[in-house]
Amino acid sequence: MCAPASGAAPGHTAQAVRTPPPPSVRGGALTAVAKVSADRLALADLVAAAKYGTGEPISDPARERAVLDDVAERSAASGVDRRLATAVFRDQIEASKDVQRGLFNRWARYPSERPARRPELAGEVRPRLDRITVRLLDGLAAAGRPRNRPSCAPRLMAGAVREAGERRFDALHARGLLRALPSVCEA
Ligand SMILES: C=C(O[C@@H]1C=C(C(=O)O)C=C[C@H]1O)C(=O)O
Repeated sequence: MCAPASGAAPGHTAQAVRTPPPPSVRGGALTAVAKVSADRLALADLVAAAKYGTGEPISDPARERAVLDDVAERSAASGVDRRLATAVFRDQIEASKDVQRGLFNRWARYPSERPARRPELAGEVRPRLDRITVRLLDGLAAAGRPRNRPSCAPRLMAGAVREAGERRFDALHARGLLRALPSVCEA
């Protein structure tokens, strides 16, 4: 016998009431932050492919400075505290470099896994990273209240783990995603 859940509208079965919301809504603002961060991290593969075998270093302090300056400048318009925005993007950058290093090591060891194509860093990949900057700042602004709750870290981590699973991230990228997020939650 399938009784209606208490509080459900008459005629609605418990099953209908429990229908999960679509993935875009599920998990709320913190999961949305994890998703945008995963989008950014996935681009580390293209960055690494652009650099591998060219002698271009993984770490580019001038570019990092430009990214962080851009973030600081845009943070006010997005309604995000400048220090928070900068800290979150520092973590994004470190996570990207961790993944790039992991891929370089992998490609050195397993030549068959090397990328078939070398994308253009300045003209192709960095503009995509720049577009994600705006999305991540908007995501942080939307997560203003949940970021301050004690439940922030577990919810964010749960969202990140779910996201990594849905994208079939390997261990390198899953670790990278967790590395990208610690500054999101207020202590
Ligand atoms: C992504 C790159 O590699 C590194 C990571 C950066 C980032 O995540 O924004 C910026 C500069 C590099 O230190 C890049 O060179 O564009």
